Amino acid sequence: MNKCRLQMAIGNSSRIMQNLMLQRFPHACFFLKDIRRRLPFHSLPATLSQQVAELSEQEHRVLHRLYGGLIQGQRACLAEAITLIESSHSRKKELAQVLLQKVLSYHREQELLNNGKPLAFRVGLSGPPGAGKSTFIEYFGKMLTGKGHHVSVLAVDPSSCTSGGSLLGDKTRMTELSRDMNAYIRASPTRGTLGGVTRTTNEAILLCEGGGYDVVLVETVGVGQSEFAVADMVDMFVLLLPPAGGDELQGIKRGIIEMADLVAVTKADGDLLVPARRLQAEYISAMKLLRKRSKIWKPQVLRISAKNGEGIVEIWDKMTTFRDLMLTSGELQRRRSRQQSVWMWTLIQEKVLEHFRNHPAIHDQIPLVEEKVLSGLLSPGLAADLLLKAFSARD
Ligand SMILES: Nc1nc2c(ncn2[C@@H]2O[C@H](COP(=O)(O)OP(=O)(O)OP(=O)(O)O)[C@@H](O)[C@H]2O)c(=O)[nH]1
Repeated sequence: MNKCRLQMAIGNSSRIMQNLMLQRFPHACFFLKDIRRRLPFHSLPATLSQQVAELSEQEHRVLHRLYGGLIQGQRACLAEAITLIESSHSRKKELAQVLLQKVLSYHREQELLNNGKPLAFRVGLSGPPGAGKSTFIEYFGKMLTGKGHHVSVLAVDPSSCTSGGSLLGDKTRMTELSRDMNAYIRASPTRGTLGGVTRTTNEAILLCEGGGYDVVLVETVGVGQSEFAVADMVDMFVLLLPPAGGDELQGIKRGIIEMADLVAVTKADGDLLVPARRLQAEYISAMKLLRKRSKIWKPQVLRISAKNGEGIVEIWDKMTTFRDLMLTSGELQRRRSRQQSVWMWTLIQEKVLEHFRNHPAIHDQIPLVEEKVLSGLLSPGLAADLLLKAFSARD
């Protein structure tokens, strides 16, 4: 394709992107005008090579060392690379994107060598606090490394976004698995918005895969929006439910049960075996009534115990059956492609909103308008219109 045709193609695709954006966010025309003025769409592919060209000698060395170490499976380099993508420093963020792009190219090459099959299986695990997630992951992870797998565990902590506290990170978790040389455990950053955590977790998944981990477990506590975000990052989403029932399960949203490809009732041992069986039966009936997420997979409900090992081999068997079915039907690849698009729109949404909130034309107005909405003096619709008009009329 010659340069002129390539530019036309890029121009067309960027127009499609702009139309899509306008359909999703009608007010986005203000931002698009702004973005167009600053960065013509046809210049997008040039920005990465420009970023590479602008790197200092020392930055080139850092990238080279991290990339080399990462793909050779050095855990220290993986840890440093994840720290880089979590950085809020703007230069480091740019460096992280260059590294990620290199890892993505490496990925594509490896996937081609693997007959187009994904390098790793991404599994999301969610459940209420105390469901037995970390005990299960420790047991399950050890079983997988025993079978020769390389397992990484990324823990997404939703509480860190809202309260600054931590549901997952404070206590020592998975001590044995963290000593296993074929496992890598990492908590998500403890600052920032859910969108930010989504971004870094998605990027950390890619880095783990680049580092040779063929099973990536993404764990989250099912008490916020984070489980929905995690369900949109993984190939398979597993919900862990404790048999105690009652209050613990009150917080479980119907929406998240619909996202589950597999439900595992935990602690199915000793005195808890009977309630575990009861909960399993309840969920088997309940799940028949839910909307199906996949054309070829019927969500299943299992019982597991990380104390006596019941159901742990079976759950892995179910997971691999799911993966193979999804792969041969092409559903897994379609799920991943859709997730890429969701991920991109989540980031755009967050960036556009940040740009809007911080713009000097309206930054000081926001608290005043918000106060009027809270006291009932202004309707939310009118308030939004006023702020958007002030934004569009800037300079
Ligand atoms: N009997 C029994 N107890 C278990 C089992 N798995 C976990 N537990 C117990 O349940 C409690 C909570 O387990 P965790 O693994 O910390 O649960 P979690 O979901 O990771 O909890 P958070 O970290 O608070 O989100 C602990 O006291 C465990 O010992 C199990 O298979 N059987």
